[in-house]
Amino acid sequence: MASHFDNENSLFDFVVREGNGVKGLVDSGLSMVPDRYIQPIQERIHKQNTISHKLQPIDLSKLDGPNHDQVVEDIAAAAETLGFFQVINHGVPVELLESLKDAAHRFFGRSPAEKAVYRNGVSPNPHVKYGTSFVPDKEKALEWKDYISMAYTSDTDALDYWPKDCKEAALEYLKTSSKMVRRLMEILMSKLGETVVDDSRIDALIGLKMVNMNFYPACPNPELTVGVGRHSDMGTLTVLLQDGIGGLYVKVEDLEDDGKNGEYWIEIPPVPGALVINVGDTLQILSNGRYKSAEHRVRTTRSESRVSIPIFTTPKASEIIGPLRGVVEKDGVARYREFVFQDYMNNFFGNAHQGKKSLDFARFHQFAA
Ligand SMILES: O=C(O)CCC(=O)C(=O)O
Ligand SMILES: [Fe+2]
Repeated sequence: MASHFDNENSLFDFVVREGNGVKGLVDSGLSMVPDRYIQPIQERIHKQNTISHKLQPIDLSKLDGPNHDQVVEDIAAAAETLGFFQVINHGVPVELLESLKDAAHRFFGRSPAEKAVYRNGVSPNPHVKYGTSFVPDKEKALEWKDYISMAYTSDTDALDYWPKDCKEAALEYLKTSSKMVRRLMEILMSKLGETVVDDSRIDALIGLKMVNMNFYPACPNPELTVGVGRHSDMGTLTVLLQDGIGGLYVKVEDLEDDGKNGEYWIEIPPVPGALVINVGDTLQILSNGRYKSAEHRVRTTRSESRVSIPIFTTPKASEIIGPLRGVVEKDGVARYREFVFQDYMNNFFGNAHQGKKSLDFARFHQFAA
């Protein structure tokens, strides 16, 4: 136990309010995680509930060849089942992936004072935010993670306000991945048989982009903690770069009731050069439940720090979101209501991670399952 913290409040102040983060806590010397980080048993990640599964990454360069139709099928099938897949030949240069991971290590290697200038409320730009865990004020057990979050507004703002350690790589990542995100959206929309989703609507559905860098310090008690607790992402599609450490798990919904302890999780293994794609709540809602927003979480490790770098694509805040009309007509029923996306965000960031509960905000009560 970190004996220099007299009580939970002084620990919370040190980690959260003063911006030292989990990294600062670990650097202060720690042989055992503080109580505030110990997860209840049902939230810990138990090896016996995990399956390693070699899911073949999807080669996006094949979209331009004779196997185009098969690749489209594979993308739609992955979005309809696990809600997670990996892609290679995605248009983001492999050397850039390496510089992104280096940039993340550089930023988090800075002193607490240098990072703390980006804390919520004091950051020179509201679109740049450094923090720890997810919503610390609402969480009984904190997540073992620090992050920097950079929402894109313009190139000028990015170059002026994003941290110098990572701004160039993060901006390049955002730009080189945008084409792929758009193409995946076009494919997924067209597989819904949707004729009313024109180009400008697709632009609006992926109109906001945010690059995050997550840092998970090595943890003395990985079995008691989580890096990120069970959650789904709120947006349309997430692009994720992970390093070679591993530890990202996705819940397999179909296997839930086989009697053996309830739930199963598949590890998404690190594949050099690949990016992970996952469906977010917005896409599940738009498709009236056909595409699955995947529940996922991240374990911690004892020996090495891990970084991951997601890009969250979401609708513009003013966009009205609900199941697409053509899909509802075909299904004969709307499983979700319409709402303004800003309200969905407020609800999402107003609560601790709780699996797929975020979707309840949009769900009609009769579809509670
Ligand atoms: O670190 C990871 O692999 C995933 C992180 C994640 O799920 C998130 O930031 O929403
Ligand atoms: Fe996530």
